[in-house]
Amino acid sequence: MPSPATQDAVDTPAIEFRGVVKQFGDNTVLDGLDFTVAKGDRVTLIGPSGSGKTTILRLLMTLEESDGGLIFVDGEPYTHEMRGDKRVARSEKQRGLVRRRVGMVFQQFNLFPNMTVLENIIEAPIHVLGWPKAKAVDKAEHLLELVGLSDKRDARPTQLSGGQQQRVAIARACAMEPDIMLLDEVTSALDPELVADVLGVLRNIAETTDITMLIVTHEMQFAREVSNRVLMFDGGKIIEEADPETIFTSPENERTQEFLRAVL
Ligand SMILES: Nc1ncnc2c1ncn2[C@@H]1O[C@H](COP(=O)(O)OP(=O)(O)OP(=O)(O)O)[C@@H](O)[C@H]1O
Repeated sequence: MPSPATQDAVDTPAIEFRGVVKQFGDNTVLDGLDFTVAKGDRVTLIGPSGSGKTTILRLLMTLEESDGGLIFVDGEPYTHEMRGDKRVARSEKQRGLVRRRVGMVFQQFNLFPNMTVLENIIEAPIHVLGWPKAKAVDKAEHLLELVGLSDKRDARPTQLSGGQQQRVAIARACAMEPDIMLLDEVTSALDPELVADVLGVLRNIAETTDITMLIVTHEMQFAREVSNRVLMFDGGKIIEEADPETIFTSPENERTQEFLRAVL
């Protein structure tokens, strides 16, 4: 039996949105959004274009600032906290400590073009986490093996295919040993024949680590293969959630049915 303290740690969600509001001018994209992602879950957000999926990931990377509500990571308030009944912004230092636990992989890889593959991976562990170079290189070599690119460690990103670059970007995100990995349309810029390799790497990470994944994708195959829970998002709200099998074979909500008819 876990002790009560351990049980608490297990039960604390990796991510919690509590009444989160996000507006762009007059456009209220999230209007009091509540949802949680349990530790170790691999959750895919699906839904129509413009429904606010990417905005959720950008809030979690502090690339956008919320206008209301609270976001928690591992139970800790992230960008804002309540002091009495006042919602106040947390300091850059406090945010930075939480952000460190969150890694992100983007559609456009975003590798440093003037660095080798290895240098791309060791940069943040050395400069952000303060690791000695030897430790960062060890970790990077292990990760390159995991993503099947050990022979490319001294190559430049421009010498790699899109799929290989994306696998380097995944290794780079993993090098920071994040608790949470955010994946935003990571296969969208890839030729179809390269998608399978990237999916394979992510499935492998999902199966062999307890990293929490929050995935935004238009590829339903991705949702099926990598995630264990799917949230259908529409108009800034979650309108249905289920395991992939259930949501893809027997969705209940009419909007989900309509959306899936259009994309499957
Ligand atoms: N920086 C911004 N400035 C103004 N409006 C924005 C900005 N970013 C997003 N929006 C708007 O917020 C809404 C939600 O966008 P978001 O990218 O989160 O949707 P999405 O569900 O990820 O869409 P897609 O599936 O097309 O990527 C859209 O109406 C979009 O136009």
